[in-house]
Amino acid sequence: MHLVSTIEQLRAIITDWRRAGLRIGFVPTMGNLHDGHLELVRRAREQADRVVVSIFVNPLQFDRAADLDAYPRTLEQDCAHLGELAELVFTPTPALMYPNGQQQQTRVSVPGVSEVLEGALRPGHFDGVSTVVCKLFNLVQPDLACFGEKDYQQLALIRKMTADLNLPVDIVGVPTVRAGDGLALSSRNGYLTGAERALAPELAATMGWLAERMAAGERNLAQLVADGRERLNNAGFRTDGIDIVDAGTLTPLTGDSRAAVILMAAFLGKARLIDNQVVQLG
Ligand SMILES: Nc1ncnc2c1ncn2[C@@H]1O[C@H](COP(=O)(O)OP(=O)(O)OP(=O)(O)O)[C@@H](O)[C@H]1O
Ligand SMILES: CC(C)(CO)[C@@H](O)C(=O)[O-]
Ligand code: BAL
Repeated sequence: MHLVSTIEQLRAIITDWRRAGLRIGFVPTMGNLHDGHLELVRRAREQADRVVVSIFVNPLQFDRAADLDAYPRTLEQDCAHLGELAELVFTPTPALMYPNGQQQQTRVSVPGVSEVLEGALRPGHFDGVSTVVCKLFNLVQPDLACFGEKDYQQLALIRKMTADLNLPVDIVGVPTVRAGDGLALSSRNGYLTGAERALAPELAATMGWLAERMAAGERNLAQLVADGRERLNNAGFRTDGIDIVDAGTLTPLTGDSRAAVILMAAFLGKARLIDNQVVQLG
């Protein structure tokens, strides 16, 4: 496995692979890899000859400085986890990605999807994501790139950016990988104390309860959201957002909506957990 931290080295290897006609799969991450990330890498492996994983804790997408400082950085362990699953791991520094500083960086901003829901709760977050992913696509020049459905709005953002900018990259969405008790795997789960970890599956359970009620015909969304908040807050969470919107457009449900997505975000201790579930509307 190549462990690469300069643009020159990366370009040299990518150029060789492209000349040889190899298909390149790409998995962008912020590191602290778990089985969810490995599932994305396996999916890329199935569809590509060479797999590149980037590990970069992108300062441009953090809306809270404390969150950026605390974010786990575990490169050695990450490389051990990846083993032979990836041919190249790219680990740029902020100075390499933003040589003129963050303020001077040209941004990619995706209208609409970046501003609503999670985007409204985390100002600037999605502009930071689209900017770094666009730069990484230009550096890695992948044929396909895998993203987790756990970050539902992020996946929608990347799909729109790729389409709007005519980027020649197939975007592959990968279903959320969960622990046995239902908790979606996430690097931020590492912030949970033992007691909080025991409580954490309640997020997915509450979401499942709302989804069942919708599947049974309940359409009073304000009531569903209020009930979800009450259940989570009573369990010891601090609910940040529960939204039920059109699964395709992420805008309010209409008579034409064929599927809804329930988007959940809640603090548990120091961790901000997110999850989502799609519900087909009969
Ligand atoms: N449980 C999961 N199942 C499937 N994909 C996942 C899962 N967790 C993360 N991913 C995907 O891995 C990619 C990298 O995500 P990231 O490095 O932010 O991991 P994370 O565990 O989601 O961390 P965080 O706690 O910061 O949200 C993203 O495309 C994300 O959607
Ligand atoms: C896609 C991503 C790697 C961009 O920094 C990040 O938002 C993430 O880990 O989901
Ligand atoms: N997994 C999404 C990246 C973030 O929360 O910053």
